[in-house]
Amino acid sequence: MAITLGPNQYGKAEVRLVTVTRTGETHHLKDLTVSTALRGDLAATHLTGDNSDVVATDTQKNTVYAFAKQSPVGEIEDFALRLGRHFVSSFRQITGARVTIDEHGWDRIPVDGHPHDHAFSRGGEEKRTTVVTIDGDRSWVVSGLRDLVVLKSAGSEFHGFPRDEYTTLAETDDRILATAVTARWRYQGADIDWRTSFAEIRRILLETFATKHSLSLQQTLYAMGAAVLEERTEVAEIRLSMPNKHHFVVDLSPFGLTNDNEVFHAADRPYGLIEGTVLREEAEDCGSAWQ
Ligand SMILES: O=c1[nH]c(=O)c2[nH]c(=O)[nH]c2[nH]1
Repeated sequence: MAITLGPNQYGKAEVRLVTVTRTGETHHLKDLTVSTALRGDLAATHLTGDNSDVVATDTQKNTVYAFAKQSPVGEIEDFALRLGRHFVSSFRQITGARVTIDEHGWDRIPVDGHPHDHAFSRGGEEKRTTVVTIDGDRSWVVSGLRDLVVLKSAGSEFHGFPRDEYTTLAETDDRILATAVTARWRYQGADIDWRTSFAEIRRILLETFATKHSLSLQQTLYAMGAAVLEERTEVAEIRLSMPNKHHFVVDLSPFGLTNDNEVFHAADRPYGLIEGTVLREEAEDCGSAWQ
């Protein structure tokens, strides 16, 4: 039986990078988790341990920190593109790179009604994300967000599903709908105002969740993705992953009490996991953007 080396990549995972930029007395924070992964002709190290083509993961980490000093980090997509292109253009054997960045938010602490110059509080669990893939002289940008937790206490129904001997779920025309949105969207074209695009897509996702009357989380997912594609021409495709954070109406009848959708048990597991892609029918080749 012949054995051979299959696809491989290697890099430094989860480099924690915080930068402080000063404008006078005012400090600006960037708090990122950066992962780099390089691809190319790396057979020698795998097959014989010859490391002459291995750009050490320690070097990759150092490059992240040095680049953060040499010019402003800016938008995570630009920083990831700079890093990825550097590795591919600097080393003959490196033909591709994948740079993944999560951005953690910080809010200024209000003091006497004014945002403080250099004191911050963590802006919740939500993260802005990007994955940049470089393959030779081609590049793809897949950006997104994670852990955007949302809930609506009206405007959600779930009924009409098939019943068999294992079905116990009651039909409902009034339930809580809650989820933690993970969204990733693939950009088409270049010259994108990453910051505005992110803010607009996030707004569209939230507004659609709020306003779309829901007959299933699946319907809500599709509506959210379709609304992004309708409004944002720079997006070719969007993938959504939305856990159904079930809120069960507590049976208060043992206590002689009624429960008119007022008291819920917020279950954490198991949860329904609703996932889907919404794309343009004429979507062009996306190369290795997702793999
Ligand atoms: O919006 C929903 N979609 C489902 O597929 C499902 N299944 C379930 O038990 N509850 C729900 N809710």
